Amino acid sequence: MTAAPLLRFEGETLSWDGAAVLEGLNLSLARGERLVLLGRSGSGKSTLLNAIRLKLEAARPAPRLALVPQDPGLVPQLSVFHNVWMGGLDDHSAAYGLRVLLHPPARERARVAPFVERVGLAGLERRRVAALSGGQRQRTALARALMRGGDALIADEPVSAVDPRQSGDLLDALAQRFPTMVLALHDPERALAIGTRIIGIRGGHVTLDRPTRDLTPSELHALYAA
Ligand SMILES: Nc1ncnc2c1ncn2[C@@H]1O[C@H](COP(=O)(O)OP(=O)(O)OP(=O)(O)O)[C@@H](O)[C@H]1O
Repeated sequence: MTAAPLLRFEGETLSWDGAAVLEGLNLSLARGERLVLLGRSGSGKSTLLNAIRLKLEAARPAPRLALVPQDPGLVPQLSVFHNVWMGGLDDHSAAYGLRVLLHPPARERARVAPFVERVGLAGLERRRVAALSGGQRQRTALARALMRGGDALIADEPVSAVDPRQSGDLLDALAQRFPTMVLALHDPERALAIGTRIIGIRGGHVTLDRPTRDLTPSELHALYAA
């Protein structure tokens, strides 16, 4: 018997303000899949990620989710340590959160350290996010997701601001931490390396839904053809 999917869309239309972005959507997600969404800018990847997040949040029991939105929503006035620690904020009382904000105990610094190190930001824990480069900010958001952990990760272009050498390593770190992932990416080669299945979006429809093992880069590049 195969396990029930984590979510399923059956002939649904996703819209903003009454305007359809994706029509006739049929899609399911199983535990253990690494789904990568590909498509041109504006094709609807973020819209689909958002709909997937809403379905997972509505599931009972709801899986524990970690999110890396396109705009990562870091707190610029706070340190890398604090932003990463906040990945687990809802595991603690508000009083404890306030204590960590004011005087981080050594044990909390020690909990955060491996994740900061994994994304290559060791030594920058005390720096304010406002004083980081774009790529360093993105890596802070990834460390926050790694700190949170959970059943599934939803990430919107999570490595768009880091160099190609780092991006493969960071995606590997995410894959090691999260059993199930849904990622929007811009790079077909990266998608083939990290995904178990590719969803291609074009012209308001899912035009490709296949396991990565029988896909070639040129089939994926066709999603971007004018
Ligand atoms: N909050 C919103 N309100 C209204 N329309 C939206 C909103 N977000 C996205 N859209 C529209 O939905 C369509 C798909 O946008 P979406 O952000 O999902 O694309 P995308 O594939 O993620 O693009 P990109 O690669 O540039 O991030 C676009 O036409 C966009 O203008």
